[in-house]
Amino acid sequence: MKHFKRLKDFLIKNKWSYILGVLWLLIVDVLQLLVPEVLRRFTDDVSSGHLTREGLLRYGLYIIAIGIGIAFFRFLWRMYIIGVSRRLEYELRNKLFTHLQSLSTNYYNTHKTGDLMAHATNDINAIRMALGPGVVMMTDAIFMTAIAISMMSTTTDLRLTFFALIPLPFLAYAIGKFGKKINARFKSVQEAFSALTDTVQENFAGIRVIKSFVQEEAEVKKFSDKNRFLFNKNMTLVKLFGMFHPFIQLMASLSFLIAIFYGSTLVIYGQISLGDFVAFNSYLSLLVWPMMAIGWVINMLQRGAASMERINNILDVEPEIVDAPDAIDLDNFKGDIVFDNVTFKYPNSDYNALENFSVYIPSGSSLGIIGKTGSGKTTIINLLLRLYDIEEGTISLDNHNIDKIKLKFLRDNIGYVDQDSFLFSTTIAENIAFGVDNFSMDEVENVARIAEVHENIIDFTNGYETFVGERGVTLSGGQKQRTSIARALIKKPQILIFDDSLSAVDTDTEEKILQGLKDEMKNKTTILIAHRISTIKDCNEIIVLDEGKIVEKGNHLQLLQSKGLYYEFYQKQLLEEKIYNE
Ligand SMILES: Nc1ncnc2c1ncn2[C@@H]1O[C@H](COP(=O)(O)OP(=O)(O)OP(=O)(O)O)[C@@H](O)[C@H]1O
Repeated sequence: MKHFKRLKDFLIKNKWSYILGVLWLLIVDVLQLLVPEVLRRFTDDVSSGHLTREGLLRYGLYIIAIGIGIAFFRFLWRMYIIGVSRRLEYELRNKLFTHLQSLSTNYYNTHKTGDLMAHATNDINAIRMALGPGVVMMTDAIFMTAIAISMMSTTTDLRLTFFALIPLPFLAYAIGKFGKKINARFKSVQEAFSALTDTVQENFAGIRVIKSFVQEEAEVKKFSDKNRFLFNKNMTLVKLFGMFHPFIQLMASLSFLIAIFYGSTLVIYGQISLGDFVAFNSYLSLLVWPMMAIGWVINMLQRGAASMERINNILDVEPEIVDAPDAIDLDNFKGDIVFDNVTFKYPNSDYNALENFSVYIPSGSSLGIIGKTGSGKTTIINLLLRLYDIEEGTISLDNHNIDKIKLKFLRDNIGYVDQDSFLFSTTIAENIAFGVDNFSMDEVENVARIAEVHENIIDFTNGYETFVGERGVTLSGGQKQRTSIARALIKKPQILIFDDSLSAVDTDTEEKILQGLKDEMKNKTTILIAHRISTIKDCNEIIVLDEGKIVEKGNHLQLLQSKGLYYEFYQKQLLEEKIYNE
């Protein structure tokens, strides 16, 4: 139960919902327990010939009144207890999502989306069940059992009660045992389900690759194998339930068998009345449910505790990258960037992605970065954005180490156009304005013009209100890149970073975008990463990376003259252009 400690505040805050809910529930129980008493008197009146027409009416009214009372208070307890458990689910899900948002990039490199989705759905559901229906069942089980047994033994017959109840503890024990098995099988069903979710999700994300490699059949087979695995796991659960229900009925009917045989003997010998006998059986049927509930509730609480433990394990993960206690916002931020002797290895990697990397990018200047794939270009940006922290060397902005600058300030001041140009399933306007709270359509259109995407957007029927992605228009690679450029520009950041962001546009459009950006880049620091010389040739400084190290440095002309790797890239591209134009 220690796992539920985290919910202490919630439980205290909502204690009245629980207390009142349990109170309504107890009222329902008491009303239910009145029914056997009514039956007892009614039967006795019938068997002794005392039942009059008014008596019959009275008993009928009692039953109706009890029924209405039960319905009313049952509604109330559901609203209170089930309501509070739904609130818990809501708050816990929000808490989990907020926490997951705060975790560092590296967490997502090592955890599967399918698993996280399973936590957000199945585990939270199990916790809700434990603290909603679980509480109801527990209260019911304890209260109903105590009252029903004491009523049976005091108002009817102690020995009859004793004998009739013999099978019930076995029933509770067996349900507990079954429950453990059910839990274990349920867990493997959930694991199989989360593996299936993962496959489906990846499959849809990569549908174009699958189609272009004609892998539909292979994917269907993979899916069908995982689906069969899930089916088999579900069938083991079905089998267990199949045995479970008849077993419970058998055990419960044993109690009735004893009650009928022994009870009727007592009636025949006049030790109890017929009414007592009817009331006794009615109490007994009220008892079967709490006995079952005891077994279930133990399982439900165990399952809830296991889920709570898993959620706690996530909530206990400290975000790796947080503000230092003395972190500050910078005044009059200019955007001077210095990398000083930075060596960096990704977690779980065994080679350096950057080695002794030093560069100075003065405010207002531009740096071009070129290098083979995997040479460490994006890594430089990951470190500047503090998506990963470094252990060797320093990175500073305006002479302040970035780990002493508030993360929000740091990232707010960097306009980053990522390599994938990821867009959300919302309108183009909202995608462009993603990083700003207040914006006007004029601003949106202005940055879209600079990014050379405005003309494309207004050609869509719904213009800037066009939905992108799953629910709308699929943008071309180049349109996506330009939309993400606009998204970075609207923030008006002091530092602009384009990570291979012009690769999907033709050289003419690239030229236009770079021309348009010139004004934007004035007084700002710009980093342009590219595979194409044309993108970076006008940069104030260009560095050539190879295996995490700077191998050449200079401006376009200097680099051509030194006839190194940069010159090689240049020659290759000239050749490619020649072949393309022929
Ligand atoms: N999250 C990660 N964990 C481990 N290794 C990584 C991770 N990200 C990148 N790497 C490795 O670090 C090296 C540098 O990667 P980086 O993404 O910086 O290259 P790049 O020059 O930007 O390549 P490209 O031009 O293909 O985008 C590569 O060898 C890559 O495999």
